[in-house]
Amino acid sequence: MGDEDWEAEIIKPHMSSYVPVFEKDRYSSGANGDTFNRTPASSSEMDGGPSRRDHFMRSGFASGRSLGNRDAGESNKRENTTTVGSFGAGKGFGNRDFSNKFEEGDTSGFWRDSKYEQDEGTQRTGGLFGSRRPALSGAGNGDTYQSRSCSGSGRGGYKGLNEEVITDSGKNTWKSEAEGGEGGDVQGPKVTYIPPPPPEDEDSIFAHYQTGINFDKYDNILVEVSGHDAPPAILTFEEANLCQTLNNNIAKAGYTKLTPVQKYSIPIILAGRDLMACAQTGSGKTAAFLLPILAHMMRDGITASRFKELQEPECIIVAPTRELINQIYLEARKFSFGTCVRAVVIYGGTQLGHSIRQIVQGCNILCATPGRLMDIISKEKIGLRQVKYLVLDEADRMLDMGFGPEMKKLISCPGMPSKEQRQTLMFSATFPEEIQKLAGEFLKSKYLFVAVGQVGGACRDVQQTILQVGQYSKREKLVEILRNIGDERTMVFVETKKKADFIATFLCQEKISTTSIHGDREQREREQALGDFRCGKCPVLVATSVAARGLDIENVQHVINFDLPSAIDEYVHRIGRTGRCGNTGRAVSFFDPESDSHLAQPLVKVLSDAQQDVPAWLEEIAFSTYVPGFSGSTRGSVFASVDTRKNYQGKSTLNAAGFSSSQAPNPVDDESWD
Ligand SMILES: Nc1ncnc2c1ncn2[C@@H]1O[C@H](COP(=O)(O)OP(=O)(O)OP(=O)(O)O)[C@@H](O)[C@H]1O
Repeated sequence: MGDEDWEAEIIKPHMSSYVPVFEKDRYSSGANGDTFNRTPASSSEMDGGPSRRDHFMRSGFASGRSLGNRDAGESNKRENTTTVGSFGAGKGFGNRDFSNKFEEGDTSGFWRDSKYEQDEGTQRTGGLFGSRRPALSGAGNGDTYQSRSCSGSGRGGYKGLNEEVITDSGKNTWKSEAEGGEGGDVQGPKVTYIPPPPPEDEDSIFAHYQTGINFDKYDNILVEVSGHDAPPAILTFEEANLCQTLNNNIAKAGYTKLTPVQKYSIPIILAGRDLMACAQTGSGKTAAFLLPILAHMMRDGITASRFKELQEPECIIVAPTRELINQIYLEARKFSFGTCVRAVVIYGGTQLGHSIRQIVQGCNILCATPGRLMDIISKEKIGLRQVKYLVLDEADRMLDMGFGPEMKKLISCPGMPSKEQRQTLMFSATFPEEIQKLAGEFLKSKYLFVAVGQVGGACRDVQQTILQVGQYSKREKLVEILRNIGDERTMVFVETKKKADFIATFLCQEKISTTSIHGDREQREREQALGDFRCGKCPVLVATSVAARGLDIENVQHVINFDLPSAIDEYVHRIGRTGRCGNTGRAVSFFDPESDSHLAQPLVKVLSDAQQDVPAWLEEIAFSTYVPGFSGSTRGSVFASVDTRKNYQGKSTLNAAGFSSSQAPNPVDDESWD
């Protein structure tokens, strides 16, 4: 379906015009039509003979990432202004009966709990049709949902494959205007949005959700530390010897036990070492860098003072999206509560003057998106001379071709201490090899590398299901699944901004209370959408990859990949929005063989590494697209063999409880994919 088709549907929804009648076989995950079945072992596996998958693994099959750019054509088109107005009540897609769609072959129990099996009469209400609560109301005022063109400012802020940044000249650009149209060279309407200040009361500051039943299982994950003279891991918060205020804040945050990435990273950072750390989604990487930085700042004292014209922060943290950097800021504010350290957040899509006012009130930890950071630096509102800590969260994203140039500019800005004089810390759940190589420019040569579990691997607490669904059957399948899910919070990922609008509108018509987030929505709308999703007002959030990384939202029980991303690492991040901090979650992905075959190999790898069942049909597609020596990547392998440096010493593999596990298999030893 081309753009035009989507647009036609947006303007005049009429499902029957192109969505075929429900055909069970189209969704079939295997030859036997087991739509939701976890795939049984192949006969050769059951015989004890070599399985096809084993063969793939041994022969280097399924290594690396996708070819990417499959949507480049679409994403490079300038989108026309398209307004999704309100649809008249009753113009939905009719009262379809979905009640029997999950019955056959569904032995997995997936989506089948009795609580899912409600009829339409008891569906959640919402949407645009006489709902009890407004859906897709960006301003929270009951406005109907509107999609806007990407011209003008205040939008953008993410530079993913599908999140193109369009300037007024119609050309894509990676410059800072992506953060809100405030870069030097692009004119646009002045951005006036001032985000509401976060609540100041202690209860809100320390609000947190519970760790899940699998939190203690983190201890079994193998950890590999590479590089010279790594300090030993700590096993408890007490061993970190943090000051009393920090310990109090840690307790108030509900942290009683360190996660593996914290056990290893905290002593490394406290020892003043540069670090590249890779650990699964939702396993506490944010605190792993914030706590030791704060400990040092408390120990060494801080220099920035209120209302100085030029603020000189000791720490700069950058992250790829506005919502993520805001979240990191809130964590920094939480852990620095009651100290003299002041954290500030600045990001695009908000009034520049507001950012400046925040900074001049005192700034020790500056949390920023790259575009806004470079704007503020160019306006000489902050000085870099005092920077002792530079943190790149989602570091692989920060160094790739989208943000890499800006990061390079940042480290060569006048006043920025050289890498020898600052401490540089990089964190992510994925670290492709070629990105690791780029990171060398930012890190001291003796940096340490911490790999918790499989580098680039998916969180094992997420139950992954891949369904074969053709393009034209996806919407019907989505509705079917969402109706079975009920009110549980669900993120639905799609590939383009336009499709996010379209699907969100469609779901509203289906009376499923939905909101959406993507780079063309104004910042105010993005924050409202996230707020509505967080509080459960809209239990479904349709998102592009702008929401794939880092977002830590309580109770997200499901992720649905309506469209698979073009790269496997993005898949890992997306499904990591659920199953966080020891909680369990579910991810279901629609695999369209027409467009997703290039992902079959890396998907098989991700699924089997996370001990998930691999559908036989997916193995078959992977097998049929298998090219010997093919890395499946335009950027190299996703699954880096841990540390790409070959000359380090002192590599040690330990389990997360801190004990040597030389007898245990190295988590990446089976990494002979290419
Ligand atoms: N030691 C701990 N004890 C209890 N909860 C923790 C601990 N460490 C982190 N958390 C909580 O776990 C959740 C996930 O942490 P965080 O967002 O830092 O994960 P992450 O590894 O950065 O994930 P992602 O890769 O998706 O960015 C947060 O709600 C955080 O407060």
